[in-house]
Amino acid sequence: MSSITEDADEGNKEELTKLDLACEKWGFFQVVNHGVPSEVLQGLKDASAEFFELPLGEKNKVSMRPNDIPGYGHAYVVSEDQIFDWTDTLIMLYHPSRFRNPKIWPTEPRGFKESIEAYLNESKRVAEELLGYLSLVLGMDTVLGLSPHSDTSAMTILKQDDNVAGLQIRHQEGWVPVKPIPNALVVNIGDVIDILSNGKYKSIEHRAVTNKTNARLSHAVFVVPHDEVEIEPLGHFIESHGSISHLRESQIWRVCVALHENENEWKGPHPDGKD
Ligand SMILES: O=C(O)CCC(=O)C(=O)O
Ligand SMILES: [Fe+2]
Repeated sequence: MSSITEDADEGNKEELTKLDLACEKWGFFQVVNHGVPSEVLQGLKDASAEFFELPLGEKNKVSMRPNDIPGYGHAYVVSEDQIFDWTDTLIMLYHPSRFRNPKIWPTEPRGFKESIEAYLNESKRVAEELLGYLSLVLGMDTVLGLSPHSDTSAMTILKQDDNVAGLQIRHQEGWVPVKPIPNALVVNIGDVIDILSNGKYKSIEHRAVTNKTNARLSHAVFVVPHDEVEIEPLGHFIESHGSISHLRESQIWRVCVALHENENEWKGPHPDGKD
C-alpha cells in the first residue's frame, strides 16, 4: 500500500491502475505494507487465540442472543432449527462508538480489549485510505463546484486560484484540467462570439471541480454586449459556412435573455461535429 501513497493527492498512477484491475477482474486483493505495526497484528492473534481456548462457560458469558449479531457463538443464530457452520465466532461492533456494547466485551483473557481495539483502530485507518483510492479509481473524487456550462458572455476573463486547480474544459470526449499559471488570466470565448462567428470560434463547455483539502477562489469577469443588441452570425461567416448552423439559428437570442434564462444550459456538441 505504501507505493500507492507516493503522491499524497493523486496516488501512484501505476498502483491505482493495478487496484482498478484487481477490483474489476477479481474483486479480491491482498494488501501489504499497510502500516499496521506487527505488534498490533501479533496482539490480535494472541488475544483471540487465548479467548477461543477458554472454557465454554467463560466464553458463554458474552454469548450472542437470538436475533442479535454481537457476541460469542455460532455465526448468525437466527432460529433454533438452523444448520450451523462449524465455526465459533466472536462478533463485535466497534465503529461508530454508539454500536459498542460493553456487555459482549470479554474480560478474559487479560489485555484482550486493548489488543482488539488497537487492531480495529488500525484497520479503520487502512479502510479509510483504501476507500479514498477506490473513490479515485471510480472517478468519485470529482465533486463539482460548478456544473458543466458554456458562458453566455462574448468573452470571459477568469482569474483562477493560483494554488488550487479546479477548472476543466471539454475537449473531444474528456475533461482537460486548466493548470493554474500564477497571475495569468484565463480567457474563454463565450456564446456571443460563437454565434457571431457562426461557430468558427466555439464557446467551450467547462466546469469547476472542488479540491478535497483546500477551498478555491476564482474571479470571473463576463464581457457582454449591450443588452439591446440582437446577436446573429456575421454575413461573411454565413457565406463561408454556406448557411447558419442549425444550432446558431435556434440561438439567435437577445443576449440579456440569454444571460438570465440560459445561464446554466449547455447547448450540446456543435452540429458540425468539430471540437
Ligand atoms: O471557477 C472557475 O474557475 C470557473 C468559473 C466559471 O466558469 C464561471 O463562473 O462561469
Ligand atoms: Fe464559466
